[in-house]
Amino acid sequence: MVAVDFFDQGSGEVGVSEPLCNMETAYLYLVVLLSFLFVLATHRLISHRRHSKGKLPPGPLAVPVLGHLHLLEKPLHRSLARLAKRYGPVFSLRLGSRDAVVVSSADLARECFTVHDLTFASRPHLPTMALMTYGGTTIGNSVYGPHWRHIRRAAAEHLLSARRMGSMLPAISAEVRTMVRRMHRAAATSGGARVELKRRLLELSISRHGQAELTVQCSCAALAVLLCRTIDLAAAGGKAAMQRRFRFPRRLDSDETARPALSISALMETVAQTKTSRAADDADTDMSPEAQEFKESLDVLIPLIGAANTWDFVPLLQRFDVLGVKNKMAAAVCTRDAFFKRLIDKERRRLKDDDGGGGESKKMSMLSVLLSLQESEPEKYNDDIIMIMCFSPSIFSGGTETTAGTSEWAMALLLNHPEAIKKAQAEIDAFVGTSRLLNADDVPRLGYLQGIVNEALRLYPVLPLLIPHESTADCTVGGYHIPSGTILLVNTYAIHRDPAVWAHPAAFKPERFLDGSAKGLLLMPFGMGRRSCPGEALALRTLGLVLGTLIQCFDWDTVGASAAGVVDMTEGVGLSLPRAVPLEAMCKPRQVMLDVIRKL
Ligand code: HEM
Repeated sequence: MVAVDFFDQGSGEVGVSEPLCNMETAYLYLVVLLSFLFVLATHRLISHRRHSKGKLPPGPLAVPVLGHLHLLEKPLHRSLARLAKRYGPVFSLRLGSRDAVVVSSADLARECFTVHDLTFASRPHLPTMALMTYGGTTIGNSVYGPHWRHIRRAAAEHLLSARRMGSMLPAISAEVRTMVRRMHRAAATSGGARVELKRRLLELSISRHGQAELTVQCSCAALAVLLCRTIDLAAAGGKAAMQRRFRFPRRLDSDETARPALSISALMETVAQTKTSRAADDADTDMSPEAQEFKESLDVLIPLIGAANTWDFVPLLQRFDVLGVKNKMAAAVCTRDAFFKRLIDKERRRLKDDDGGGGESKKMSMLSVLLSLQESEPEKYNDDIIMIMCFSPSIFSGGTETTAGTSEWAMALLLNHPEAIKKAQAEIDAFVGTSRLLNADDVPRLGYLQGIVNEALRLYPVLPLLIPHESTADCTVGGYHIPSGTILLVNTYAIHRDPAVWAHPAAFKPERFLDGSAKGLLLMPFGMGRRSCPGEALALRTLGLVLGTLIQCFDWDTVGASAAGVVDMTEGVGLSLPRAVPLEAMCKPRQVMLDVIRKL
């Protein structure tokens, strides 16, 4: 028998006889090796079984547990485009425990959203999303079925209809005028103002659509981490990125006083009219108690998001709540929902008190539209549905981040192409003149301006991978078998820059949409098929109005390090295609527009 002195009493150090130590180490290695081979063999066997149903799209070799998560890099759409070059326009990935397929060609995207539109009409169920989005019941996250059809139809009819859009446009124009007025005021003292475009635009779009950053956080956070490459990235980098991404903008132009709560305050007005009186110009400066409470709930929720959704792809982690994030998130969601419920009750009381007298204000509030529907169809529009629709994380996500993001990219492109600004100004001067401000009805007549918008959406589609779809039946794409339950990612970024389809794909050429060279080519920044963006018409009108007004009223120039005339176009991290560095620019009111601007 070998004597093993595990604890040397004299020295107090652990001691193990050498031959045994070597044997144990060898044994340990053997066990690890055998376990690894066993997992690999099982994994292969499962893959092979799937193969037997049909030929799966090609893809890289997966490792157990992580699948291909370790291969994905930031920004994800670029990383997937690189993989597409290697494995083709349709390839498979294993994202932790989930199978995914990535489509990167116009033809195959068309095939997915025409022939197989119904098959891919669902969304993957992700635990984090479920927690944040009322069990995954909001429009953008809901699985395909009667519930999604109901809320999508209701939103299209009552919140995003042409009639409703008509009543939103004056409000949007008013916000644009306010923005121009402030920028002019800032520029007046020094002959030009340095502005951070995204902050301006985000304020604008949030106040316009009356929805919160909450929208963006939930949809995109889960997606981002869904596709984040490692657990580490999600827990640390992902979290930091999320915090950067979804924090309300606090950086201020030098000329302004702090208004961090401006957008929330304005959103509250659109959703529920929480302020009893608005003094026209200064209405944004003071927050209602409701807006304040909402802001506080966001402040708690936002930092938790990035850390939480690693569970989505590694089910083992769902069993543990190592840092207590899940519990904290559940508590924050509870607080948020209790607040929403109180808000609905308050609005209901306000409407009752207002009955007969406040017709106009009734029409303005989104909550009131839904509460009046509840009166006629209480079953269809119960409080839960109202909450889902009004505060849906996705219904107006486009309305905030996407519209502001697209405008920011468009302005960056324009700053790098001053000749395009001149052309657009000439077009606006010719069609609109210099005696009034451009309005939403002018936009359809301004071809070059629309070319700018389209080109910005082509080069920088703010949801470059759309929102993930999921197949609900087996189907065949590009000749490959796609099993039911597969996540579908469509890389619009790669599709819009495919050199086999687009001439000079990386070049900014608004003219291509005027000279017919883009005719028939697939441009799908809003997706395609039944899950495509219901806010497309509103977004296009808004983008035209916002960019058109900025171009009409101001001359633009680059600032600081980019004064040589080149704006850095590096993409940041996040699934809604942020810029790496927020765009700053110098604006100077155009002489020919001064009279109009002064009267705003
Ligand atoms: C530049 C602006 C916008 C862009 C680029 C954009 C893009 C998109 C994209 C790519 C999708 C996913 C489509 C898919 O998965 O196939 C989407 C979904 C959605 N968008 Fe937008 N969007 C914008 C503005 C808006 C606006 C203004 C609204 C509402 C006011 C809106 C509301 C929605 C909703 C509710 C969904 C989910 C649809 C569903 O799952 O049924 N979006 N958007």
